[in-house]
Amino acid sequence: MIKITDEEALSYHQYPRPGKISVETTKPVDTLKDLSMAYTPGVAVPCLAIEKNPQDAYLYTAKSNLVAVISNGTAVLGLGNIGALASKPVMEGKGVLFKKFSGIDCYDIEVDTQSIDRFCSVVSAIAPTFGGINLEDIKAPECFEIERRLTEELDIPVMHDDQHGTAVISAAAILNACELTHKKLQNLKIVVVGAGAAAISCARLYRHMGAEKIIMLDSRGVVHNGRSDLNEYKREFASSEYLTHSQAFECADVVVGLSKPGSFTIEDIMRMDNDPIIFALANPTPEIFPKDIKKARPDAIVATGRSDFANQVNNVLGFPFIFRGALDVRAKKINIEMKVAAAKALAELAKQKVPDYLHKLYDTKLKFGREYIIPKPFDKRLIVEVSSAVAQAAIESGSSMMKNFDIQAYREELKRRINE
Ligand SMILES: NC(=O)C1=CN([C@@H]2O[C@H](COP(=O)(O)OP(=O)(O)OC[C@H]3O[C@@H](n4cnc5c(N)ncnc54)[C@H](OP(=O)(O)O)[C@@H]3O)[C@@H](O)[C@H]2O)C=CC1
Ligand SMILES: CC(=O)C(=O)O
Ligand SMILES: [Mg+2]
Repeated sequence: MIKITDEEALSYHQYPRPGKISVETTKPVDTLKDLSMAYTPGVAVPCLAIEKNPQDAYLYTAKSNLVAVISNGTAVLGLGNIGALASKPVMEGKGVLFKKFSGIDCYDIEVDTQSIDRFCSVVSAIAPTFGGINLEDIKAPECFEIERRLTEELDIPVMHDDQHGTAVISAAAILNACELTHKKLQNLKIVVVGAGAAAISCARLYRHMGAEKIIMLDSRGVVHNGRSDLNEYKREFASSEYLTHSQAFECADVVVGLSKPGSFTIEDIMRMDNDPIIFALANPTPEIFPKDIKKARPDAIVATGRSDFANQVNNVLGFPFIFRGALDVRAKKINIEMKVAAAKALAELAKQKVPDYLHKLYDTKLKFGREYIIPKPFDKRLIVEVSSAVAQAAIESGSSMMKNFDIQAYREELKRRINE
C-alpha cells in the first residue's frame, strides 16, 4: 500500500508552482503575421463565421475539446459542504485526469452559491465556451434538479460525475463480481448505504440493468414508506416494509457504501450472504477499511474509491472516457444507453489479458479475479474500449449530431493515439 503524508500532499500541490493546471496555446504567435491572425484583424474572420453558423465554433475554437468541471463545493468527496473555494484542488484534480487520461482540456469553475437558480443561470450563461459540462461534488437533492434543468436547457452534454460516473463504474464492478461469485444481478439483495447524489444514481442504474431488490439507507436509517421525511428521490427506493439497520444487511449479497466512514460496521457485514460484495466507496476515508473487511469476511470481494487498494471503484474510470466519446460524436446528451455501454465495456476490459506495463506500474500480477474486478485508471486501453462504446451508443440512440460517423475508423484512431 502506498502511503503519503500530509506534508507530501501539500508540497505536491504547492511546488514547483501552486496548483495542478495551466493553460497552453496551440498556435504559434512568433511573428507579426501570426499576431495578425491570432488576434486582430484575423480573428474577426472566424468570429463572423461563427455568428453565421454557430456549429463553426467546433471548427475554429477550442470548444470541441473543452469541458468545464463545475462545483459549488457542497459535497466535496466525503468531506461535506466545505465551500466552493476549498473544492478547487479536487476540481483541478478532475482537470488533470481529463487531460491525462483522455486528452480533454478543462477549466475548473467554482461557483459560490447554494441556490439552484443562481447556479443554473451561471452555468448556462458560460456554457457556450464549452463542449461539455462535468458537474462535480454538488450535494443531493439539489444536484438532481440542477442536472435536470441544465440537461434540458443546453445542447451540449452535461453529466454530474458523482451520480453517473459512480453508477457506471460500480455497475461494471458488480457485474464482474457477480460473474466471480456465480450470482445473477436480478437475484441480488443490494444494500446501498447513502441516499445522496451517488447513491440514488447508482441504485437507478442497477435497477435499469436488472437489479430487483435494493434497500437504501440514509443518515436516519432504512429508507421505507413509513417515513415522512423522504424527498422524491429517496421515495423511488423506499422499501414497503419497515426494516432496522441490521435487518437490511441480513443475507445481503452486495453493500455499496456512498456515505461516510463508519456508516456500516463489521457486525453488519457479518450478516451478509456467502461471498459478499462489499464496496466501501466514501472518499478519502472508506466506510470500513479493506483490511478490516477482509479480516471479518475473508470470502468478500472488496472495493474502495482509493488508488492505494485493490479494486478502485472510482469515477476516474468513467468521466474522461465518457466525455471523450460524447465530444467526439457531438452528443447532445449523455443518455442511459451511453452509460450502460460504458459499464459493459469496462466490465469486459477487466477480463482481458493485462498489458505488462500495468504489472510493472502496480508492481503486482493483475489477472481477472477477486483482487482485480475492474480495470486500472492507467490502462491505456480504456479510451479505446470505453470511449468507442459510448460513441457507438450515442450514434445508435440518436444522441449524436454527426452524420455518417465511422466508428471503426474512430476505434483505430484511438488505438493509434495510445500507441504514439
Ligand atoms: N468512489 C467514487 O467514485 C465516489 C465516491 N463518492 C463518495 O460517496 C460519498 C457521498 O457522496 P455524494 O453522494 O456526492 O454526497 P451527498 O451529500 O449527496 O450524499 C451523502 C449521503 O450520505 C448519507 N449519509 C450520511 N451519513 C450516513 C450514515 N451514517 N448512514 C447512512 N447514510 C449516511 C446522507 O444521508 P442523508 O440523506 O440522510 O443526509 C446522504 O444521503 C462521499 O464519501 C463521496 O466521496 C461519491 C462519488 C464517487
Ligand atoms: C470520486 C469522487 O468524485 C468523489 O468521491 O466525490
Ligand atoms: Mg466527486
